[in-house]
Amino acid sequence: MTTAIPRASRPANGPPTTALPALPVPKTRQSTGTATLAAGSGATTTPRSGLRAPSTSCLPSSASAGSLPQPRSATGINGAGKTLRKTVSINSFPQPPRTEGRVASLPPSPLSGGASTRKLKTPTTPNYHLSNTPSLLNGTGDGKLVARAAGTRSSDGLFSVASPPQSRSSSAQDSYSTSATQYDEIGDLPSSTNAASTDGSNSKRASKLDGKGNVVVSVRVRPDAGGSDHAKTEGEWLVEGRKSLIAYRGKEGGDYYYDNVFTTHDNNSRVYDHIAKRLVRRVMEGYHGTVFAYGMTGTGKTFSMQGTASSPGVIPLAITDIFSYIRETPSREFLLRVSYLEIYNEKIHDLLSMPTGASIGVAQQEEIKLREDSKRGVYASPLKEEIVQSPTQLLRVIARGDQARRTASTQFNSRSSRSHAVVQIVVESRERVPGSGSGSENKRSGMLPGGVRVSTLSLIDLAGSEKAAETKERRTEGSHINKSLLTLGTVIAKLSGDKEKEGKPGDKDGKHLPYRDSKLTRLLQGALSGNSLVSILCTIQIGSAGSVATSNSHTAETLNTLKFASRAKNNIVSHAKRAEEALGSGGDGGARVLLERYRMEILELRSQLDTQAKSNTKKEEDEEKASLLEVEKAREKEAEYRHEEQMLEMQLARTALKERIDHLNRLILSSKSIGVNSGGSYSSLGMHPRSSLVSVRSAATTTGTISGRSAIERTTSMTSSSSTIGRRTSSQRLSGGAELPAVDDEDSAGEFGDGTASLTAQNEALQADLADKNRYIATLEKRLLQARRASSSRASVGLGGAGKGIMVGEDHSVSAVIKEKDEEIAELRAKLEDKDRMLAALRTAARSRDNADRVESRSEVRTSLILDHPPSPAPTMPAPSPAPSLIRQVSYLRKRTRSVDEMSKMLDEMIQDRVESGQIVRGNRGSVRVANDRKTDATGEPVARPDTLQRSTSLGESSPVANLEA
Ligand SMILES: Nc1ncnc2c1ncn2[C@@H]1O[C@H](COP(=O)(O)OP(=O)(O)OP(=O)(O)O)[C@@H](O)[C@H]1O
Repeated sequence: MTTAIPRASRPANGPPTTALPALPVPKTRQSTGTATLAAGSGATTTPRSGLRAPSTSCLPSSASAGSLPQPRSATGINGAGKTLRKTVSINSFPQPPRTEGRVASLPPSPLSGGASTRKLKTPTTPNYHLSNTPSLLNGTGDGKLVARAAGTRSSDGLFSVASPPQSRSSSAQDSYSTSATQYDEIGDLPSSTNAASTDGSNSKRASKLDGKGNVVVSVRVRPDAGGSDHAKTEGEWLVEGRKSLIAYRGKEGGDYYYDNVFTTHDNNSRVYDHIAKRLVRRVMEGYHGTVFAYGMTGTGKTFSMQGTASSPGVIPLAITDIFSYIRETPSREFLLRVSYLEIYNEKIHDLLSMPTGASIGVAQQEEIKLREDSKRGVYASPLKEEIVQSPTQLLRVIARGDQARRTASTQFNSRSSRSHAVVQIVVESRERVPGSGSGSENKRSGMLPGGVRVSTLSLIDLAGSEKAAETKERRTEGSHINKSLLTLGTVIAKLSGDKEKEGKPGDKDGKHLPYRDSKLTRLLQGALSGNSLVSILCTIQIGSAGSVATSNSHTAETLNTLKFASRAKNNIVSHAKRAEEALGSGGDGGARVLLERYRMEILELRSQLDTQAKSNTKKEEDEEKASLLEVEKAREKEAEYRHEEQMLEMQLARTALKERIDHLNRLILSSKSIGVNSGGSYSSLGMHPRSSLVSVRSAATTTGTISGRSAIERTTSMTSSSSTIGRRTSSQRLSGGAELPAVDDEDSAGEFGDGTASLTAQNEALQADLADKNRYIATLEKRLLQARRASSSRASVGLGGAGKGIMVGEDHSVSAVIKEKDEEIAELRAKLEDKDRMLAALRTAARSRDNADRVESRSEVRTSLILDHPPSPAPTMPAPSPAPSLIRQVSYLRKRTRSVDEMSKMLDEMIQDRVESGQIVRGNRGSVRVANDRKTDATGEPVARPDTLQRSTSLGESSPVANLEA
C-alpha cells in the first residue's frame, strides 16, 4: 500500500479553471526502472536529448483535422528540413533492422495459423495459466510455437527476456530509443513454460485459431511506496515474472497466468517492449491497435502509459517507434494525425481544443458525441486532429492534452486521473513507386499513386477505480469511473463467455452486449469486437501498507483487476485484418484518407496553378496593353486639355484686348471730334490705326482753317459719324478714300475660322495677332496722347478770342458762340464804363465852368440859372482824349447856356437814331448790342462801320463819342 503524497505541482481536481502551465509537469514518481536515458526536466514525455523540445514555431499551432499538412520539405518525415534536423534528429532514432528476415518472419496475418497453446483459467480456479498464443503481437502468428528457454530466469526469479543487452541502447545522442529489432526476440519466448500449465496443450493450441493471440494481457505490479522490494513474496502474494504468474494464497486465491507479468523491478521500457512494441509495428503495417491500462487508482496506469522524463512510458516509446518505422520504410510515405480526448463524468472532451485561458471553462466547449460509421466504426465528433510530422511535435501535442486532463487527489493517488484518456494516432501510408518523373522536383509528383492504408493506434489510460471517496465531487467522478469500468468488465465478460456458456455466437457482434451503457465501452467497441489488436495492461499493487481494512479492500481490488485481466484474455477475440488500401475516396477510410485527398488536392492545385499562371500571363499582357492605352489616352487628353486652356487664354486675351480697344476707341472718340468732319468725312474711330491716324492728322491740320460758317455742319456730321463708332467692317473707307483691312473681325471666317489650320499655325497667327494688337494699342495710346494735347491746345485757341469761329464738337461750338457773345458784351460794358467815366468827368468839368461863369456874371447868370434851370453837379474830371471836343461842346453849351439835361437828352436821341438805323439793337431791358452783320478784321476784332455808333449802354445813358468823332 502506498501513502498518498500530496504534490503541489498537480492541479486540483475538477475542470481546469486557470491557465494551464506551459509545459506538462511530470509525475515525480520514483522510478524503479532502469531507463537508459538520463533524467531531464521539462516535458513528461520529452527526452532530454536527441528529442529536444522543439521551438514553438515548429509546432502546428491549431491544425485541425482537415488542415493541410506542412510541406514535407520543411519538417518532412522522410526528408526532414533544416529546421527539423536542428531540433529533432531523425538519425537519433533507432536504425532500421538490417536483417530482412525479421519482417518476413512476422506472421502474415492473424488468421494464418498457429495454434494457441495457452489457456486462461477463470479466476475461480485456484491456478490461472496463460499459454503462449501465436499471434501478431508475439511473433508467432505464423503458427510456430514460441518456446521459452529453460533456465532463463533472472536472478529475481523473473523471466529474463531473450533479447540481447544491446537491443535497447542509448544512441550517440544519448537519447532514449527502442530498437526496432527487438520484437522478434521478445516473441521468441521459451515454450517450455507451457509445460507448467496445468491444462493440456490441445485446448491451448486451439485458441489461436479464434484470434485470441491478437490480444495481449499483461499485469504489472507496482512497487511499494515504502520501498519494499519483496514483490516476489509479499505476504500471500507470489509474483513470478518469468512464469508470467501471479499467485495469491489467501482467500479466493489462485494462480494467475498472463502473457506478461512485470514485477516491481521492470521498467517502462521493458513493459513497452512486451506489451506494445509489436502492436505498434502492426499498426504501422496497417492494423488497428489498442493499448489500454486498467487498474485501481494509484497502481501505475499513468506511470506506465506516459512514464516520466527519465522513464518514458508506452505512449512516448510508441511514438519513437512510429517514426523509427517511417524512417526504416522509405518505400512508403506516411501521414500522421493525432487526437486526444477524455471521458469525464460520461462526457467527452477534446483535450487538444481545450481553451488555455484561465477564464474559459470547459463548459464552453462544444459537446463531442460518438458517432458510428460503417467504415470508421465508432468515432468521436467533432474532434480536433492535428497532423504531426515529427516525434517531438507529436509528443508536444500529447503533452498539451495531458495538461488539460483532469486530475485530482484520491486516497491512493495524490494526482489521480479522474477521466479516461484516449490518444488516437491515425496512420496513413501509401506505397511509393517511382514513376517516370525525374529530378528532385518531380520526385514526388513522379510517384505513381498507390492505395492508401489507414490504421489507428489507440492508447488509453483509464481512470482508476475507487471504492471510497471523501468528497461529493470525488464520489461523482468515482461513480462514473466505476460504472464505466464495470460496463467494460461486463462487456468483456460477455464477449465470448456467453458464447462458451450459452452457445450464442451472435453475442460477439455486439447486438446483445452493453457497449452503449458507457462512453468508454462505446468507444472501445471496435477494439473489443475484434477489429483491432489489443494489449491490456493491468496494474496492481500488492503491498500491505495501511490498516488491515485498507489492506483487505486493496486486496479485493487487486483480485478484481486480476480477474478482469483473465476475462479479457480469455474472452476478447481479435480478428484484426490489415486495413485495405483505399484509392481516392473509396475503400476503407473513405474521405478520411487525407493522404489521397492531399495528393488529389496537390494535383488539382498544380493544374490550377498552371491555368492561373497562363491566364495571369495573358491577363498581365492585356493589362499592360490596357495600361499603355490608358497612358496614351491620358496624354492625349492632357494635350487636348492644355490646348483648350491655351485657346481659352488666348480668347481671354483677345477679349481683353477688344475691350481695351473699345475703351480706347471711346476715349479717342470723345477727343477726336476736332478731326472729325474736318474734311467732311466720317470718323474712322474703331478702324485701322492708320485711319485714326489720318483722321487725327486731318483734324490737326484743318484746325486752323475751319470756317465759322461750317460750325453747324460740323455738328451735324459729328452726330452722323458717331453712329459709326464700334462698327466692325471688313473695310472702311477713310476720309482719303483708301480701303483699309479689318483690324479685328471675329465673325469672319478667315484663317482661324475655317478650322483647317493647324493648332501651331493658329497659335502663331494668334501670337502675331496679339503682337499686332499690342502695337496697335501702343499706337492708339500715342495717338490718344497727341489727340489730348491737340484738343487742349485747340480749346485754348478757341477760348482765346471771341468771334474766331473755332468750334470743338457740337457742344463746344454752341458754347463758343455763347462765350463769344458774352465776351463781346463784357467788352462793350467795359467801353461803356469808360464812356460813363468820361461822361462823369465832362459833367464835373461843366459844373466847374458853370461855377466860374457864375463868379464872372454872378448877378445875371445867377439870376437866370436860379429862375430857369435848377443847378446840376458839374463834372470835376476833365475828359481824357475826347476832351477838346467836349470842351468845345461845353463851350458851345456854355455859349448856348444849355443845361446838362439837355445834353443827355441829346445823347439819347443819338442812340435812338442808331437803333433806328439798325446799327445797334436795343434789348428788352434797355441794353444795347451791336448788330450781327458786323465784320471782323484780320485779327478777328469786330470792325465798326463809320456810320455806326458802336456802343453798348444802358437805357438812359448817352455817349457823345460818335458825334464827337464824326
Ligand atoms: N512501477 C512504478 N514504479 C515507480 N513508481 C510508480 C510505479 N507505478 C506507479 N508509480 C507511482 O505511483 C503513483 C501513482 O501512479 P499513477 O498515477 O500512474 O497511478 P494511476 O494508476 O494512474 O492512478 P489513477 O488511476 O488515480 O490515475 C505515481 O506517483 C507514480 O510515480
